[in-house]
Amino acid sequence: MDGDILRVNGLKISYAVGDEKVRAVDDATFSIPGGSIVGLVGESGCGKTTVARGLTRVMTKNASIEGGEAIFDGADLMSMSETEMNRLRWRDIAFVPQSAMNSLDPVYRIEHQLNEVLVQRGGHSRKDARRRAEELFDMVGIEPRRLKDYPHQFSGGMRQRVAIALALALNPKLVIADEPVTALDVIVQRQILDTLKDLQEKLGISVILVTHDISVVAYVCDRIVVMYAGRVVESGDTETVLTKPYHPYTMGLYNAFPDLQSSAGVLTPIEGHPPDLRHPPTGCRFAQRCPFAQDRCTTSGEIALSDVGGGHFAACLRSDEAETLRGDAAKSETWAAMA
Ligand SMILES: Nc1ncnc2c1ncn2[C@@H]1O[C@H](COP(=O)(O)OP(=O)(O)OP(=O)(O)O)[C@@H](O)[C@H]1O
Repeated sequence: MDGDILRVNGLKISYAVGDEKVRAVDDATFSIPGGSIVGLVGESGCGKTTVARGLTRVMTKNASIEGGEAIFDGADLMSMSETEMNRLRWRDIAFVPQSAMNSLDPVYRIEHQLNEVLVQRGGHSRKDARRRAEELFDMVGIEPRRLKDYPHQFSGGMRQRVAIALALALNPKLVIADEPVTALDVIVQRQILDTLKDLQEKLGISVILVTHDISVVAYVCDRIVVMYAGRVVESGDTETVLTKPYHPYTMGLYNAFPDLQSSAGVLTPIEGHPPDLRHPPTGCRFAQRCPFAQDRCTTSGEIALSDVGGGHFAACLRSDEAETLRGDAAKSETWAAMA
């Protein structure tokens, strides 16, 4: 689509474990429109962090990119040299790793940690760095005088704000934030998400927000990319996908999380566990846990994403029956029968 800042096509990333391979990301395809906030969501272990780290190429030694491309601003991040990639990090693409708020160095004042990015990475003079650090603190809602504080003097929510300030330091076009609000209570979660959304709009940047919590996506994201067992199973405009999901996994995931804005209704878990990614099943990987699975779901080979209308994609053979399936998916007995 025109106006996309990032297009990921058929991305495959695996980890070598002994003489086996964990196929953590297998043929992931999605795009990030410029100036939008996109939620990458799915249960623990479905490959979200692997995608996030793969896109910034900050990966563990046993990880390898086995295929696909990620076109950012016209260039493929997956085939770029390390030098080119290094030039892009922080300046064009900033990554906020999982539990970034706990990884601030306890022995240095926050100011020092911001300076490191601004001076060493961004080439700012000390004086400019000081001014920029104050500006960044102001942007994320922390009083600039607190630049002199140490990480332990900040609450979890404040440390997360510092992590966002760090990510924004060099004016990136894309910020990838891995579970930025996970360890925080719901009120603080909302405040951080409001700040993130506000900054994203004000600065006109794009954000990929990685989360296991679909209510976080519902609260703040323009678009949603749902992953299951290493594959993207559904993507599209958040409101459309959440009100009219086409993939039973999305239907189930939505039932399983409380709303961030209202008190919880009845929550229905998806029974069972995702498959072992060393030996993923053929066909639809969700079939084992899907109340609507048919024989063809496991015998028809990999199920590709297809356009169900208006930039909404789903990988389900029963897409044409989605309305009926949605009705059944809303009943908790449908899922309880899978227990
Ligand atoms: N360094 C590694 N070596 C081997 N396997 C790994 C490694 N890192 C992740 N995995 C495996 O890859 C798969 C995807 O993991 P990943 O962390 O990307 O998922 P996730 O959706 O981000 O989950 P979480 O939210 O728990 O981090 C899982 O099966 C996980 O066990």
